[in-house]
Amino acid sequence: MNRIEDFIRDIPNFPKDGILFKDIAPLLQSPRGVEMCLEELLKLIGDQKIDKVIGIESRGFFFATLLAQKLDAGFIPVRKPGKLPYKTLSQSYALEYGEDAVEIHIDAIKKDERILIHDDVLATGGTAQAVCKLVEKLGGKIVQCNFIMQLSFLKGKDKLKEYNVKSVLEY
Ligand SMILES: O=P(O)(O)OC[C@H]1O[C@H](OP(=O)(O)OP(=O)(O)O)[C@H](O)[C@@H]1O
Ligand SMILES: Nc1ncnc2[nH]cnc12
Repeated sequence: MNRIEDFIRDIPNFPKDGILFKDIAPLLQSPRGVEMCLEELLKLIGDQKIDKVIGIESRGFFFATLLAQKLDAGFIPVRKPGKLPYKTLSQSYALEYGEDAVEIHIDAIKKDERILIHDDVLATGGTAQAVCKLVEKLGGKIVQCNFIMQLSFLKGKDKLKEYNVKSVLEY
């Protein structure tokens, strides 16, 4: 188990028939796997200055908090509807397997702050696109959208054409 991809488990037909689910649970169980993945994510950012890192609920939270700490940046959770306690902005979107919405606290970002958006998987890109809209409505500048993996056949990058999109792995 020397490569990050060795720690990603394929689960067929989850959460719906026909979906091949990319499970990061084995990666999270391995301190070495987490260390390798964090190093690779940091390489994608290089020396760009980041003020805040957004983690997308729920599997985006794990590495987004680690990235924020390493980058000396704040962490911002973007959550599913009804979970954040303060005033929120909301944006709905279509998923590979359904429909959902994301929310952010209205005071999470100050104008022109440099934002890194992180999630585990870029699939159709609907989630990340909705998060980009929230960030821009609050006046943030999106420096990069980064992911552990992108599922290229779902063409998520096409929805994020105007942004700097990077991932550690591509399927
Ligand atoms: O690119 P998209 O097609 O929008 O899909 C990607 C999103 O789907 C998954 O989250 P999910 O909604 O399954 O939530 P979870 O992280 O809470 O399991 C994944 O973690 C991304 O957030
Ligand atoms: N196939 C997939 N595996 C893991 N997370 C996902 N999010 C959307 N599609 C996914």
